[in-house]
Amino acid sequence: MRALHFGAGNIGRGFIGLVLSRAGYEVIFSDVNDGLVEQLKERKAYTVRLASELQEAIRVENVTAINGKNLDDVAEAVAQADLVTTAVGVNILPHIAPGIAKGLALRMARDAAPLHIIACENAIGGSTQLKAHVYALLTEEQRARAERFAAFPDAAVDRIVPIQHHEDPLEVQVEPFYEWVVDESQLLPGEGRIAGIHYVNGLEPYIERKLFTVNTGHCVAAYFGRYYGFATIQDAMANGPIAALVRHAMEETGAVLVKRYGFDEAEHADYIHKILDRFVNPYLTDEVARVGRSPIRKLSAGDRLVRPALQAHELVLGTKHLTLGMAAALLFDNPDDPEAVQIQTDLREIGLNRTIAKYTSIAEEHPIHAAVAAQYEQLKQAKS
Ligand SMILES: NC(=O)c1ccc[n+]([C@@H]2O[C@H](COP(=O)([O-])OP(=O)(O)OC[C@H]3O[C@@H](n4cnc5c(N)ncnc54)[C@H](O)[C@@H]3O)[C@@H](O)[C@H]2O)c1
Ligand SMILES: O=P(O)(O)OC[C@@H](O)[C@@H](O)[C@H](O)[C@H](O)CO
Repeated sequence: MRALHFGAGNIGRGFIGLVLSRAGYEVIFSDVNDGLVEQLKERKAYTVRLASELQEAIRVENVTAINGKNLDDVAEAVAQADLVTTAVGVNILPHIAPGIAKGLALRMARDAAPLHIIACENAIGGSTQLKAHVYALLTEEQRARAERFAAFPDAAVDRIVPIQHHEDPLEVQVEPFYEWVVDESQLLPGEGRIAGIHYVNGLEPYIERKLFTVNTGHCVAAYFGRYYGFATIQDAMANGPIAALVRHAMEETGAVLVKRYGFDEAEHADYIHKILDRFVNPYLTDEVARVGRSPIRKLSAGDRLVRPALQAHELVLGTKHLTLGMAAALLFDNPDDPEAVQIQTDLREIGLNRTIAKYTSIAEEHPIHAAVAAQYEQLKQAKS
């Protein structure tokens, strides 16, 4: 069995590649990083190390790579794969769509077996988004046929994998915890199950629970960590006031999740506690620059701050710490992050109110907009 995985980065090697290899797949990574591709092709194996007391090393074998810049190679790999997965970043999905579209066209011409394509990105409906990018490149006739040839089940993936700094460029350190959930209602009839994946009927509660707890709390830690001058999540979380802000933000999203999905309150509180423990894992060093990366994406309407805040507002629940998270995101002035630079430019050129509206899609008249603006001014003033 052969799996083609787009993105040989942290989550690609540290999670998806590992799970698929253990499930018996030969894993072919497609990446645009030439050095990474060459190393994987040459060595055909790498090490995953668990960030825990024992630092257990897991050898991942039977892997190789292709260069994602070569469209024909990517299309042929799609045509020959038994499974396709991605972990490239949701904004990169449009860039891998041409290879997948061309590969699907080849499969259909060859009357090959049906294919499942699973996007493992931090986004609601990641595979559905990828499907739209791919279908936009197919003819009407191909689209109609593709419905029987390919399925794009949505997924939620959870494992903290920081930016790596090892002598061996393929080694990847990961936290021990992992969860990969796939919507089985979107599988084609007769599709088998993969060991290591948890299948559920309807993904929305799972992806929202993950994104609006792990990732909401994480980005609040990153944005306030940066604001108070900490370089890592571990150092930021050791600061009592930041840890409290993070916990309160997760409690705000928790109240929404409990109300919307009927989760058990005590079980959800336990879920939050476990995540807070994961953030302070002393064996990991996770940079706030990584966790806060792409603030435009993180401030967008469907993402980890705005969506739960608007839902909380509608349900007349608390939003103070979510709006504080948005205000701190606007202050995330990392010169190495193009999205952070763009926000700072807009703040100077179009002003605070229009910048908030532009990135959050929240109208200037909305109370959430006013709260973010007021908290931004307070945070900015407190810093000067
Ligand atoms: N790191 C984590 O803790 C974590 C956990 C869960 C989910 N995720 C999600 O997984 C995705 C990847 O995150 P990451 O941390 O592994 O990032 P990463 O930057 O380590 O890896 C992304 C990889 O994609 C490659 N890439 C970029 N453009 C490509 C293209 N056109 N074709 C093929 N490969 C391409 C990059 O070269 C890189 O190797 C993101 O959506 C992220 O939100 C990350
Ligand atoms: O990958 P992002 O940029 O969406 O979010 C940064 C982190 O919060 C994220 O990568 C987490 O480490 C991960 O989602 C844990 O499962």
